[in-house]
Amino acid sequence: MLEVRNLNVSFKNQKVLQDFNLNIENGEIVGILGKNGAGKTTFFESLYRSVKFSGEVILENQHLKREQISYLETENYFYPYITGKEYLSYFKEINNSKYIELIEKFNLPLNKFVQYYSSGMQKKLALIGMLLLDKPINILDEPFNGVDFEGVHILYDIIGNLKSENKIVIVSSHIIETLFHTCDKIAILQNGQIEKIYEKSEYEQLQNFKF
Ligand SMILES: Nc1ncnc2c1ncn2[C@@H]1O[C@H](COP(=O)(O)OP(=O)(O)OP(=O)(O)O)[C@@H](O)[C@H]1O
Repeated sequence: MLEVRNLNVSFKNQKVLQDFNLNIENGEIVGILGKNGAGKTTFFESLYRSVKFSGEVILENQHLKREQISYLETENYFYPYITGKEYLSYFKEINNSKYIELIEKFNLPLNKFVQYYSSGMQKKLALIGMLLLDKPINILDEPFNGVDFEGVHILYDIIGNLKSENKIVIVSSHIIETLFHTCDKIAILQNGQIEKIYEKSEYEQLQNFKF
């Protein structure tokens, strides 16, 4: 289980997260919903320890380490003169069975230079790299941005697979329907805290949710 206790993050005088608490069970997919600037990315960066915070982040009774996280950021940057295949070879050897399975699923032109990929193809490439890392905590910050209809369904499938592997998945999205499809719970981030957690049976209440 992942336990986030009394997380506080400030930038200069601005308190972005304030006594933020959240528990996530293994094999659980949690959506984080919050307006622009609510602190979603700041929360992810705290888990990843790339911002200064106070509070505790515990995984299986031990402090969470960066090496236990796979983090797909909203924007993905690539060196343009590298092929998809070269990029992925940094994550795992190319004859590994997981590599082959993912390549077949995503059907990307791996011998092309990344600079010729569309933004959706780049997103898929970054996602494959992230999945190859095979970590217990998987953070997906706006994974649906720029991904086509087929890609969205591949993402649903991938997130479902992560769940079946008992991994923790944390997803943020502005497209609330994508969270309904993927998440076991949806946590509302407002005023620097998780103000409410909606279970699947309560999603109907979120249909017309406005901040
Ligand atoms: N490195 C930083 N320095 C100063 N302020 C920051 C920094 N990072 C984030 N902030 C501020 O913290 C607040 C929360 O930002 P954050 O990016 O976490 O929000 P978000 O919920 O991910 O927003 P969005 O939906 O727009 O991506 C914003 O007011 C932002 O300006």
